[in-house]
Amino acid sequence: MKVLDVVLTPVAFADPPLLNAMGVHEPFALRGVVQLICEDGVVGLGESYGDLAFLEQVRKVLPELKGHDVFDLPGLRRKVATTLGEVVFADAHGLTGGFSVSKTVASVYSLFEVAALDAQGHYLGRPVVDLLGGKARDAVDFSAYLFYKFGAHIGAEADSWGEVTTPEALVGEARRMVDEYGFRSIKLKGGAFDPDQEMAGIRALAEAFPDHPLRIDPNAAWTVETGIRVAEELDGVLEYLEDPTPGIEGMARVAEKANMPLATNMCVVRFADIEPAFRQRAVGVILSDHHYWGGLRDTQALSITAECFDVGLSMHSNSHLGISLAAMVHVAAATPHLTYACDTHWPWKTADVIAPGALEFVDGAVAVPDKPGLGIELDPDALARAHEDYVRSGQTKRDDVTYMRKFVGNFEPNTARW
Ligand SMILES: O=C([O-])[C@@H](O)[C@@H](O)[C@H](O)[C@@H](O)C(=O)[O-]
Ligand SMILES: [Mg+2]
Repeated sequence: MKVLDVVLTPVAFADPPLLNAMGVHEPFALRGVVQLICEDGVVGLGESYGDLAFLEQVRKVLPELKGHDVFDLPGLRRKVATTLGEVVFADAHGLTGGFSVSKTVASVYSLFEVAALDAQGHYLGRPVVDLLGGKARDAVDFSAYLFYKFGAHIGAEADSWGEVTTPEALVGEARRMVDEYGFRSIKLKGGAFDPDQEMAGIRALAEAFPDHPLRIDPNAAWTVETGIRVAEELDGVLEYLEDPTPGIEGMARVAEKANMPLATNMCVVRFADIEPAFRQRAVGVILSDHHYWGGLRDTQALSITAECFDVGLSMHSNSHLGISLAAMVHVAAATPHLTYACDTHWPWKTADVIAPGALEFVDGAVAVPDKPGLGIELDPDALARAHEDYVRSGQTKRDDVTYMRKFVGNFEPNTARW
């Protein structure tokens, strides 16, 4: 089944002022939506980053795809690699680790791979999960993804979540998310405040939600010594400790003293990182992310590799829409070793580009759609509105640092600050 045309639409959707080690989320999160228009009226959908520098790489590949058979995935990857050459895409926040040629190819390929798998599924009348080997589970568990946050964007009214900087407010945020979605585990995005303040937040969550496994992720905002101290003080409280400190060597030093597993989506972000990280026993859990690990099938390859070394698998999330959630659900369902509840930013957004109803949270889990392909439908009006928002936003990249400086003039990113 040949590709006749490819449509790439940059979109934006409202995002609250969520805090992290790099600063604060801007009023809009950006994404790129791709439609592979194929023979027989089949359309395959993909979604990934919306930063202009990423979209420029994606655009280079578009003309190469016309006439490509959507069942030829190795050929698709070759086309992406050949077209991009030695280009390295680097985002402005670095929250998903370092940049490389291989990660750039993997990221651009992933966008098209998901769309091709969606198209394959439509053609065959089978859900993507079946193309990935079939369901290892019927529904995929997600965790409540808590953030400290400001009450309002600059010049805007307070959002419905309000300001969250204290343990009490954090518990309130968690309560709302757990009540609305039924999440059965909780992750706190840290790295925004002093670690003692964030540990107080975790302790308050542990008291309020004694049956929910807890994780904290400061995105490498701590030194090795602080990582070790937090691991000791939160021993018995955390399910895993995510990216306490930068780099494989630093993580290995924390891991040596920590009783809980260390998890990462920053120091192991491509296959070449696996050997040094595993050799140094730096991580016990990898957060997969098909957007930069080379798509859904490479996520499964990552899973098997991790399983061989007794390393667990979880899933990372940035701000995303329904096409990405569908892809995450299909691949997680088809990956037996992915046993940790996945991350998702889903509760933080209020709009989407897909028709509602296909992806529902019940008890914190999303049932795998059983319709063909990803099992979702693009809403053309919603896509047009999201594109208008993209144009209106004036944003061309995610830049949490610069936006934070509008709140705190002399702000510097918190990498290994504490
Ligand atoms: O959206 C955020 O602020 C997160 O910090 C995100 O960018 C990270 O990549 C991610 O959630 C993580 O787990 O590191
Ligand atoms: Mg993380």
